[in-house]
Amino acid sequence: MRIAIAADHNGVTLKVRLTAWLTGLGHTVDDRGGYADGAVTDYPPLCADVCLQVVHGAADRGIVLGGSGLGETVACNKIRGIRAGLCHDVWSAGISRGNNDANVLVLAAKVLTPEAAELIAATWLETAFKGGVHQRRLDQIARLERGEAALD
Ligand SMILES: O=P(O)(O)OC[C@H]1O[C@@H](O)[C@H](O)[C@@H]1O
Repeated sequence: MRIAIAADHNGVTLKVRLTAWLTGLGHTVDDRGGYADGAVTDYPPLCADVCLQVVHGAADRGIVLGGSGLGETVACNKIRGIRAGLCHDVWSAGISRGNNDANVLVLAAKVLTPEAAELIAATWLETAFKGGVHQRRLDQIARLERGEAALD
C-alpha cells in the first residue's frame, strides 16, 4: 500500500521506526514530516497534509502519530472524506477498519510501545471493511459531513 505518514514532536521517534518497519513489509511510505530536529510542531497542518494525500488519491491510507493522538483525530476528521480512528490496541484497530472503513490511523506515541504500534498498524492495514449495516452507518456519517445534521 501507499501510506502517507506524519508526526508532531511527540511522535517523530515512533514514526521513524514505524516507517522503516512498514517499508520492510513492502509498503511505500511517504514521510510528510515532522522530523527529528527538536522542533515543536503543530499537528493540524501535518494532519491536513496526510489526509489530503489520501483524499486526492496520492496515498491509499494515512497514519498520523501524536502524543495522545486526540488532537490529531479531531483535526483529521475535519477533512471531508476522512474517517480517522485513534487506536490503542489491536481490537480497536479491527473495529476502525472493519466497522468504520477508516482511511487514517492515529497512534498515541506517549502511550504505545513500538511493538504495540507495529501490531496495531499491521492489524489496521490488513483488516477489510465488513460492509453491510456498517455501510449504512457510513452513509449516515457522510450525510452529517454534508451538513444534513437532522437524520431520520
Ligand atoms: O506536546 P504538546 O504540544 O503539549 O501537545 C500536543 C499533543 O496534544 C494532543 O492533542 C496531540 O496528541 C498532540 O501530540
